[in-house]
Amino acid sequence: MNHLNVDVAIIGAGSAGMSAYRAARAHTDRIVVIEGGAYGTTCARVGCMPSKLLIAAADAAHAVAMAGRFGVVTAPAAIDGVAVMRRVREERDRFVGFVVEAVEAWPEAHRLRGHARFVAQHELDVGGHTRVTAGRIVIATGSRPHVPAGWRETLGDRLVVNDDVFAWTDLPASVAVVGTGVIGLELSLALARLGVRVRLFGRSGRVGPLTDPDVAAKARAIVGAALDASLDAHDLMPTRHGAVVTLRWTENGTRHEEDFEYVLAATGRVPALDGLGLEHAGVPLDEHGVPQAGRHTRRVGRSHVFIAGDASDEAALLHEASDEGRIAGDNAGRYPDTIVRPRRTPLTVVFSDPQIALAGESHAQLLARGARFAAGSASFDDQGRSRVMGRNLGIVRVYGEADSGRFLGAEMIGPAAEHIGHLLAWAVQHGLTVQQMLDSPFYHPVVEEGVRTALRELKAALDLPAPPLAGCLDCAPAAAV
Ligand SMILES: Cc1cc2nc3c(=O)[nH]c(=O)nc-3n(C[C@H](O)[C@H](O)[C@H](O)COP(=O)(O)OP(=O)(O)OC[C@H]3O[C@@H](n4cnc5c(N)ncnc54)[C@H](O)[C@@H]3O)c2cc1C
Ligand SMILES: NC(=O)c1ccc[n+]([C@@H]2O[C@H](COP(=O)([O-])OP(=O)(O)OC[C@H]3O[C@@H](n4cnc5c(N)ncnc54)[C@H](O)[C@@H]3O)[C@@H](O)[C@H]2O)c1
Repeated sequence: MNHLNVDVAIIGAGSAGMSAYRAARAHTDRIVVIEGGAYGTTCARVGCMPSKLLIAAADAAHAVAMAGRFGVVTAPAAIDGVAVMRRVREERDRFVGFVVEAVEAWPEAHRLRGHARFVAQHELDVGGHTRVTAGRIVIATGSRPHVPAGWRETLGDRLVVNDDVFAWTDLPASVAVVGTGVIGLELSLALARLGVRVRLFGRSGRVGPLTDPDVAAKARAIVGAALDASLDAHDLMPTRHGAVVTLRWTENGTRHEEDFEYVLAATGRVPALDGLGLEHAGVPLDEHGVPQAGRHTRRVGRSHVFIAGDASDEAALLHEASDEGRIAGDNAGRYPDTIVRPRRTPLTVVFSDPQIALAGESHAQLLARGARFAAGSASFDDQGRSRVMGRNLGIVRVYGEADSGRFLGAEMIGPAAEHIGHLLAWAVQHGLTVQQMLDSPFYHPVVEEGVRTALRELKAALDLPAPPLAGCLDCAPAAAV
């Protein structure tokens, strides 16, 4: 058994762990990052990047399918599944290669391979071969897919999760995608556009992270029109006979049945804390067994343990994992004089088509905290530039604070949502009022003009005293143009 004594041990060399390492290293050279799996991060290997590569292929197929509406005559797109998956894997491997290179450039003494588990408050067993004694410990172990009980046993290799999809060497003929969260939406729409027979199953009628009833209703209609979807399926029961998986479910009081080649479980992700021996870490755990950290310090209680990224059961997003890693690593390095760091305004983007974006506070969050707010909305179905591009589908709803007119947040499904989401999140973070946003530049013709329509409706709904004309531009009576 080897023994190692360090100031900071980081468990997990994913996005959060890598950023924790860089921050902690500014304080100490007595540091180790422990990785039990492959280097390369979930984001690059089986998450953000390969999913966007698959979506890019689907977008190309869709552009061909839609070309006719512009008078551009093409033959029907022929999808070469082997070539599609080859590009996904090759480009993915390139991204992974850069990450692995970055980790392998760290001093060898800072890298340890093996599964880590707490054996005492300051002591970790790593793979049964090394004992690490650490002054501070950062947990950055990520998340793993949650699969409904019994499905693995029933379905065997016909049950797949996101990791498996990106290892495919060809596209399958048919897939049942279960779960209408972010992964379910992105992958089901992409696979359907690539010619795979897909049915998307949900159980609550919810679509992605949307909470605004108007936006969610529009999203349900869009998804329902884009592919076979059973968004309110009950008693979903998969069984396997040879190579065929049969799904049976109840919808609108009727029992249905359909055969597929695979079932893709996109039924959520849970913090990867199993087997970590947290009972020995001496830290408080919540009812799900997850250590609760201060959002702005990443420190668990008053302990020497910090947690960052998907492991912490907060927003499971890449930029949040990196930020949390930076805060956790810095505070582990400067411990016990930890500092409070700012966080960014929430922003979520779903790379469906049309895309979904949530910026600032969601509709549900505003209701939950009893905020006094008004809403404005605009449809993209007839919006000028969206129609020009043949992408006129969607809705945006924007929220502003009563009395102050401060912009609070937005939810949307529609064209260019990844960009509009950023614009709106930045407006929230910088504390802009709805009037200040309306007085900002809007080019013509752009999709953002749809957002302006929603902001004008919001301004009217807020019904604030009219600002003096000398102080604002987008003001009545001439603002309608
Ligand atoms: C299909 C998919 C698509 C996604 N798309 C996006 C997107 O478009 N945009 C976005 O912002 N986010 C996206 N995400 C989410 C994003 O990938 C994650 O939020 C992010 O990768 C989390 O990083 P992490 O460092 O917390 O975890 P990881 O990168 O998973 O790192 C955790 C590491 O810890 C290691 N580990 C675990 N337990 C132990 C142990 N006991 N001992 C030693 N090592 C251990 C693991 O092997 C792993 O390497 C997507 C996720 C998925 C699954
Ligand atoms: N674009 C992005 O940023 C992006 C993309 C993919 C993943 N992610 C991250 O990864 C996380 C995990 O994604 P996800 O889609 O797996 O989780 P999710 O929590 O977003 O969605 C899971 C869905 O599965 C449903 N579900 C669970 N069990 C079910 C069952 N037995 N039958 C039917 N439905 C069931 C849930 O009701 C939920 O709607 C996301 O929350 C997100 O933070 C982000």
